[in-house]
Amino acid sequence: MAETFSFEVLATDGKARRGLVSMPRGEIRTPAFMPVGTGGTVKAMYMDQVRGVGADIILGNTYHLMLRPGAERVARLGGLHEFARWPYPILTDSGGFQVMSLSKLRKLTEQGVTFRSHIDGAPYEMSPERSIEIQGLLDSDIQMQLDECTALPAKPKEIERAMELSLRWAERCKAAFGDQPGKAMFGIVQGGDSAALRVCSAQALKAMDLKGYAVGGLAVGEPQPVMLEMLDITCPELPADKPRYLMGVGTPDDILKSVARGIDMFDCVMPTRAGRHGLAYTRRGKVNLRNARHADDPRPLDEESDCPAARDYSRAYLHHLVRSQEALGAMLLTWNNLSYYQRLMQDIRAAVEAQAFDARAAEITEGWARGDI
Ligand SMILES: O=c1nc[nH]c2cc3[nH]c(NCCN4CCCCC4)nc3cc12
Repeated sequence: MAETFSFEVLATDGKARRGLVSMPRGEIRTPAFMPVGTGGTVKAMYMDQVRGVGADIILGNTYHLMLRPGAERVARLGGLHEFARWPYPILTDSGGFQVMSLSKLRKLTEQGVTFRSHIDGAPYEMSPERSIEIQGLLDSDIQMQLDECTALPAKPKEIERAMELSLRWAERCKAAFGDQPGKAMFGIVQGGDSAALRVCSAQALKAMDLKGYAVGGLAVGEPQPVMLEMLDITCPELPADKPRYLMGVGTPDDILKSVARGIDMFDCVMPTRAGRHGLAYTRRGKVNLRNARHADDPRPLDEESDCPAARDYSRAYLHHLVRSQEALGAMLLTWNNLSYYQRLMQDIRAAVEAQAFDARAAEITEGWARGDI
């Protein structure tokens, strides 16, 4: 394995890139999808299964882990990889987004954010320096800067204020992170739905010469065309030789369209959350196993899949488990969904290598529309 963090673009097809991130804990094949492991667990999955479906990296959340079980406790127990038995790379979000979406009584100042835990109401404060300290205590491999994500729609002045604050916080996070060759700290581009502010944010972060760049402030309720337009504007401003990570995205369709615009890394709760709600992603579209029409259907979700959850269980059985709220229902559908997402990423990587991305993306999209699945 690599001693230091590095990224290499192996092939391109238009703006789509096939790359490889190399780190001491392992390699990340890009475009990559990161299963979300919020509290140090990818819900309803064993970590062996997460690895088995092809994930190279998972995401953890600073906000959740600092509240419970506590960053210092995780450090005393050997760090998040040891704690959760996931020896491969982990990326941690910095907490700001979760503070603003989950916590109570939060207050944001130049210094950082103060808030009360959504679990027990205990008071906390998180500065850029403390967020990096917590991510270090977790022994996170890729650490995100603390930022302010503006909810859309928002006034241009408000978007500008948050974008400029996030740039100042990026500088402070870079200083706090220091020089850790085997790890990386990524900046986060903000700027809402303003082209000018997005360019300003991306150019300022590029000048900081960071190891990777996330596009934040999206997937916050804006229509897909707005998100894609912001990618058209932002990606060309980012260094071509550094990874680009679109935070919180997305559906399979979002991922195809974002890879086409130059994005390398993704994370989303969709496949895991949908699995717990009885929804299966398949090559032929989504299947809601709660629906009574599956009650007598002996077919598996996908007889051609190499995932046992997709290949070996009837829809009738999955429907029964979901309707009975059996734990195995969430387990099998989460397994199926993560397997589908990783298979999609492998498909995408191969298509870019073969210079056939657009054609393959069209075939995948047609598969979803094939109807009665
Ligand atoms: O600007 C961001 N900075 C730090 N972390 C973020 C995380 C994000 N997650 C999302 N969107 C999540 C959308 N997701 C879709 C499935 C249902 C739950 C919400 N946008 C984000 C922006 C940011």
